[in-house]
Amino acid sequence: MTVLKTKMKRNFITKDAGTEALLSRSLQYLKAGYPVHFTGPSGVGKTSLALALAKKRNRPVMLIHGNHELNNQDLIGDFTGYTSKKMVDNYIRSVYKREENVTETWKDGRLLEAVKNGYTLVYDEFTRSKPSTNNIFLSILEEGVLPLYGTKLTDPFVRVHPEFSVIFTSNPEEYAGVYQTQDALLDRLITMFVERKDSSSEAAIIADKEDISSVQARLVTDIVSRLREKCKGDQGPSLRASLMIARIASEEDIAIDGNQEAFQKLCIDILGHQVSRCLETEEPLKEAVSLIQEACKSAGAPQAVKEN
Ligand SMILES: Nc1ncnc2c1ncn2[C@@H]1O[C@H](COP(=O)(O)OP(=O)(O)OP(=O)(O)O)[C@@H](O)[C@H]1O
Repeated sequence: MTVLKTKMKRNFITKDAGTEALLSRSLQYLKAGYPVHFTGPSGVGKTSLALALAKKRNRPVMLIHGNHELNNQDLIGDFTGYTSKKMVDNYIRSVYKREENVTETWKDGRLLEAVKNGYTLVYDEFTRSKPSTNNIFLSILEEGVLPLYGTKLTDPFVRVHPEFSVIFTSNPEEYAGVYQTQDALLDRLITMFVERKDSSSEAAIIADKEDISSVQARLVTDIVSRLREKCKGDQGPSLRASLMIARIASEEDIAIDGNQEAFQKLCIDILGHQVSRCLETEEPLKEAVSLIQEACKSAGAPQAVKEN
């Protein structure tokens, strides 16, 4: 179970006005009692944004990851076994009394725990769970109750704590492994699109998180943005790839210099497969390698990068 009750280590950086504004609007919606839903392509920072927003509420945070095997037992809870209590009374030698009590042990599911205690629930990638599993959120969001169906508990439902709130994240529906969401659920959420940041905002995040300068960070994000432009739609390498390049280069002492072979090789290893997947040519991998080399060379050495 993932309950993030203590201070979250993950550093969320809001250096661009767009992210700052999105965060503050989302907080207003949560305060007004509406669940917020962040959607957008992979690696744009939806989960990070959801966790940063959850942290602002100053309530314990419960994190659930959507997956097709998630079910009502995980969410509501289940009987996990038996507890037995045995009492043997042999105080008087001739009298032997034995009493045994067996009770079933119940363990609250993650959703029930969050609902009862007024946690902030971050339901990451919720469209990876089956729509039938997510139906339970309809009663929570509409009637303010969590129905305890399918359990042997005597209460039919649990009332939702007034401090309880939910933040959902999802990838768009064309992504592999996601289910279509029922309109009834989407209708109850405030859905906001999280867009890719521009090269300079991504560079600010990287320079903050990794041990490299802002000029070096900008060189990395410029290469990645240039390659992203070759991909259609929202495909292509994300901020995650730029962070990988920055971290490995810094830890392995690889000079962040587009003219250096070692750096080009690092970029090819990290970006090659992703770039090749979004190219519609006869030999996508070969084409991806030459595009990466070209992007590295035109970025050149860090001092050649101009800050905006
Ligand atoms: N504003 C930010 N500040 C700091 N780090 C960030 C920020 N935005 C994104 N990141 C970093 O970028 C990476 C991708 O972010 P995240 O996992 O939140 O993206 P996502 O959109 O949820 O991706 P996916 O859809 O693949 O799950 C992570 O390493 C995260 O720490």
